[in-house]
Amino acid sequence: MIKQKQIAVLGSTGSIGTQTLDIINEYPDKFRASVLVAGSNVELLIEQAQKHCPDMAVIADERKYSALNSALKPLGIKVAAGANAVADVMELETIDTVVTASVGYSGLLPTLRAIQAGKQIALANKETLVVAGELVTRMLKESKSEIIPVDSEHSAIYQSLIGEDRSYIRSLIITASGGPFRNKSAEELVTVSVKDALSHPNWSMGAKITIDSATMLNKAFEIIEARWLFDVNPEKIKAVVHPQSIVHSMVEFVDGSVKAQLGLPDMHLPIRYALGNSKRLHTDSKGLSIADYACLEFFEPDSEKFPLIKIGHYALERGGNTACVINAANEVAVSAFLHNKIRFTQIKDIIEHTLLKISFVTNPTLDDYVETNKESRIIAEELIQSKLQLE
Ligand SMILES: NC(=O)C1=CN([C@@H]2O[C@H](COP(=O)(O)OP(=O)(O)OC[C@H]3O[C@@H](n4cnc5c(N)ncnc54)[C@H](OP(=O)(O)O)[C@@H]3O)[C@@H](O)[C@H]2O)C=CC1
Ligand SMILES: CC(=O)[C@@H](O)[C@H](O)COP(=O)(O)O
Ligand SMILES: [Mn+2]
Repeated sequence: MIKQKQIAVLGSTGSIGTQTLDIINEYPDKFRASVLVAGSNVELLIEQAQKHCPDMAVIADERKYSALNSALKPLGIKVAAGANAVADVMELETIDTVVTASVGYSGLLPTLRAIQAGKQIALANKETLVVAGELVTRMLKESKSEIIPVDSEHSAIYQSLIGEDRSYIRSLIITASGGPFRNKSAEELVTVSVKDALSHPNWSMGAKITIDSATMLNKAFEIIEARWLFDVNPEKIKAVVHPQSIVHSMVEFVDGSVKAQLGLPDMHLPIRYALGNSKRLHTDSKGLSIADYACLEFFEPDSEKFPLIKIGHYALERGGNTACVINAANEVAVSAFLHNKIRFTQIKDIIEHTLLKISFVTNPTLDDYVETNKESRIIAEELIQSKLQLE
């Protein structure tokens, strides 16, 4: 009998987490959810654990421990809570693969622990590579761990590179939908609402990444992610706006040939591919009917209107703790925007202000990243409190 792959879902209650559980359900003979980890949604975590019967369920929010424990202990499911428990569980011997589906900086420490423990990583949490790509790459070389990308663009590039010699890459072309504000003017962007910013034209995703798509910082993050995943010179990584989100990204080779991966904008596809160890798993789900897409458009991004798209190359060029600062300031700014404390266009101002205030660290250690993240958040929060400077 073929052994089921034992999967830990870090962030099981979110958009990627729930879609990962759909895939686990789709192939019960191949996969099993052995660990479920949530941030604070204890009700959904309990429901998921009752359905999947994992070995362990962990919640980051310690206040939810007793609710989790009283629901799952009678079922024989082990329970833990707190940030340390989230990181510790990554080392559980029974886990084969960790799907990193938690949002933001919270993904970094558990992912590093999973790498140290030699687990296979299906990486959705791009912030891990944005914050500490250099460190992650170094740790991967010293471990038997490997990363398979889940982010749709990186999955497309990964698939396009199968069987190819990477020294023949001329460029990586990352597609961007352009977000909900592609056709708005710079003036209109100043007054857009949270509801508008959360209305992504093609993808249904968690709130934070949806706002990153609207500012197009998501593409800057994906450029950084691609640099570390594929070890490609940043000058060879480009973004192109493709409003239909059907071509998920492309690789151009030195002979002028371009390979791409296409599909419906549905994250089940890259999750299925990553969990299947790059083998094609049969599905009955609806596929792409290409004739429905008579028009596939591609445009140069408008970096005047969406200046944050340029910050990925800037961060890679400057190096050190730069991208860690950008990520931390952005997380604070996005949260403030979602709570109607700042305007959409002030997300960029907060990132720039924080970058100016934080000391540059050339070769950051893990402790430096932890400290940079903490300090950057304080600076960004202070700026938001002193509203005057933002007006
Ligand atoms: N959604 C998508 O289609 C895509 C997402 N990604 C990336 O995948 C990641 C997840 O995105 P998405 O699913 O949209 O986000 P969601 O906001 O939908 O979900 C986030 C998940 O993280 C959990 N979480 C929050 N804080 C912690 C913590 N401290 N420790 C452990 N878990 C925590 C949440 O738990 P709870 O809800 O219980 O608080 C939730 O399960 C992001 O990095 C994003 O950039 C990449 C490509 C596409
Ligand atoms: C689904 C996915 O991978 C997201 O990162 C998506 O790409 C976001 O859409 P944008 O292209 O608008 O950033
Ligand atoms: Mn993406």
